Amino acid sequence: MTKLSVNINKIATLRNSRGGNVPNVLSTALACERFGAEGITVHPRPDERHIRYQDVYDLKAEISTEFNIEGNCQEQKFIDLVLANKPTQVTLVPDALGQITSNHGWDTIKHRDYLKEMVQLFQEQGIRVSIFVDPDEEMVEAAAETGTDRVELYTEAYAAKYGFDKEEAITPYFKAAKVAQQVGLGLNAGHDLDSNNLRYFNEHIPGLLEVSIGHALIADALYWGLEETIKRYLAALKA
Ligand SMILES: CC(=O)[C@@H](O)[C@H](O)COP(=O)(O)O
Ligand SMILES: NCC(=O)COP(=O)(O)O
Repeated sequence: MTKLSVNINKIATLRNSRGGNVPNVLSTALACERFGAEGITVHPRPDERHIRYQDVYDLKAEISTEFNIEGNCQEQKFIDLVLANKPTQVTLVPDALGQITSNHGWDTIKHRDYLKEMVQLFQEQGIRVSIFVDPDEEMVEAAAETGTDRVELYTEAYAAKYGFDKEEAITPYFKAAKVAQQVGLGLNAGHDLDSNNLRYFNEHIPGLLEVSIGHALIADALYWGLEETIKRYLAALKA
């Protein structure tokens, strides 16, 4: 069964736009859990434009589902934050400074030795590690050599193509998922998944363990409310 981890970055974006504490990031995370979310994801960035480092400590103290912290381990501040909070999972994402959002996965061939070191550092503290990768069979295969527990497939390309040709859109993801199974890696996915494209993705990707969804889910909640939105996303995953 695929788990739904709700990414609450966008709640923090809205809060930060006024400088106060509305909407409250922690209360929203707890509401997501009450409404059935099986995990909470945050992706703190060095400029703290949405999730702030303090949010991570506040969330860690209160949430009871799987906590997933995503970010760039090339930033020492990120490493320190993750080690101090010991989330269920850290997802390593190769973001450039000032990037609007994540736009590519790790090159696990070029950076294999570095990633191996990072994976070991987090695993030694009991933190599950996932590496963000493009849906590329070679990248998935090389990820296994780092010792990572999982990979997260970057689904932007799938989401962009889904409306035109869903079979073509899913093909590289299906192939990457098969390789993950062959090399014994757990499989996550995320980025631009939404209420239209999620069910098809889940039905066609073998071994999918977790999706992390933020932007579209929070936008849908404006119309449907958070409880109903989470219910619909869960239904797409459990069907
Ligand atoms: C790794 C990934 O795909 C997500 O974490 C996404 O990048 C969300 O980050 P932003 O909310 O900063 O766009
Ligand atoms: N790992 C992907 C994620 O956390 C959320 O991405 P998005 O749904 O905000 O595009």
